[in-house]
Amino acid sequence: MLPVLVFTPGEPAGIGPDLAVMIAQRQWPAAIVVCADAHLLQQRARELNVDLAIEYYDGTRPQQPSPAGTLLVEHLPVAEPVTAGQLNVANGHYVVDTLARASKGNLNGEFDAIVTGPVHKGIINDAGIAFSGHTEFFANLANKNDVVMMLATAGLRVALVTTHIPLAYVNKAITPERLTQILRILHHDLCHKFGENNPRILVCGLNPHAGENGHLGREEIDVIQPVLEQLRNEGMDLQGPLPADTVFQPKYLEGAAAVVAMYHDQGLPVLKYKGFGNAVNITLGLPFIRTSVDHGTALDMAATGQANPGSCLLAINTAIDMVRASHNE
Ligand SMILES: NC(=O)c1ccc[n+]([C@@H]2O[C@H](COP(=O)([O-])OP(=O)(O)OC[C@H]3O[C@@H](n4cnc5c(N)ncnc54)[C@H](O)[C@@H]3O)[C@@H](O)[C@H]2O)c1
Ligand SMILES: N[C@H](C(=O)O)[C@H](O)COP(=O)(O)O
Repeated sequence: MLPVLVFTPGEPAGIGPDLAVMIAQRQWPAAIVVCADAHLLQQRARELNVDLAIEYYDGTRPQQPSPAGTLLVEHLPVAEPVTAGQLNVANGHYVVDTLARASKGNLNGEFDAIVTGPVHKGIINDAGIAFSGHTEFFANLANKNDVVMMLATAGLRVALVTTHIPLAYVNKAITPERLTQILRILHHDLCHKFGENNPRILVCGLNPHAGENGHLGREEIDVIQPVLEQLRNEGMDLQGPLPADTVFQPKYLEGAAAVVAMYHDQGLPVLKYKGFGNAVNITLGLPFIRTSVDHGTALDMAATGQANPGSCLLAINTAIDMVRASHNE
């Protein structure tokens, strides 16, 4: 089968449109529909001095891989003209519209997976739309309370218990129910989507030194340990709660399928230090396949020709692999 992916370039003033232009330079073993403003993409191609042909997407026809140099585009218009590097609140709704269109096409089976470029969370909120990230946005559209944000690079996967919330709310958000769900989804998908057999999962504590037996915080004793014990009894290979400052050593990571961090900046700095530009963000627990770049809008890089497409290419290749795996190819 030919995977049909939808790619959302995200923030129009950032490097997302550059990434779309770069995607078009290759021949892919998939049809890739770019959900964006076609004129913006042509404008960005001109700014990058790259030839780009646009073909308009027609969902009623069978899809084919586009030849190199051509982008298949589901055209959604920006509200106002785009200047690379300059955020414009008037285009906040456009970004969310592209995500909603792509998500709808995944939920109804039109597309096999969604690959997202970077959005600017701040400007979307400035436009009056409450938005904390793609992960939460897609979870909401799919009516899922708990999904898992997992970033992966060669030799390391990091999954998060909490995602885009203020640090002040993190401890309250780490409930037994949430932690149990995150670990169940992660364990299931490591087995069924990533080919791991009885995966070992390393679970960080929340507090310094995993709470130092309750002297530096009680979440490890009150929440994390009981959940791990219960899930171990169900057969999961879980280690922890482990001090987050020392768990990222080869001797612990060797043989481990993933590390679970309690919050965003406990785990992602390590992952991005190891693999920025060569990492992929995968949402687990959605009713469709979703991968994404590991970086943000990089406004300073837009239309300069300096944006590194590595993570975007990995996100597309990962989505293609996941689609094929889901069809047992
Ligand atoms: N996938 C996403 O949608 C996503 C991911 C992370 C951050 N963001 C958002 O992006 C916005 C900007 O965030 P930030 O400044 O913290 O992070 P950023 O990733 O946009 O930029 C951090 C630094 O890395 C550089 N950089 C990033 N991607 C690059 C690439 N592909 N090639 C070369 N250099 C690159 C930038 O130039 C900058 O110096 C924020 O609104 C943030 O929420 C979105
Ligand atoms: N937390 C992600 C990162 O640091 O790369 C990023 O903000 C994107 O998250 P979403 O895929 O939920 O937008």
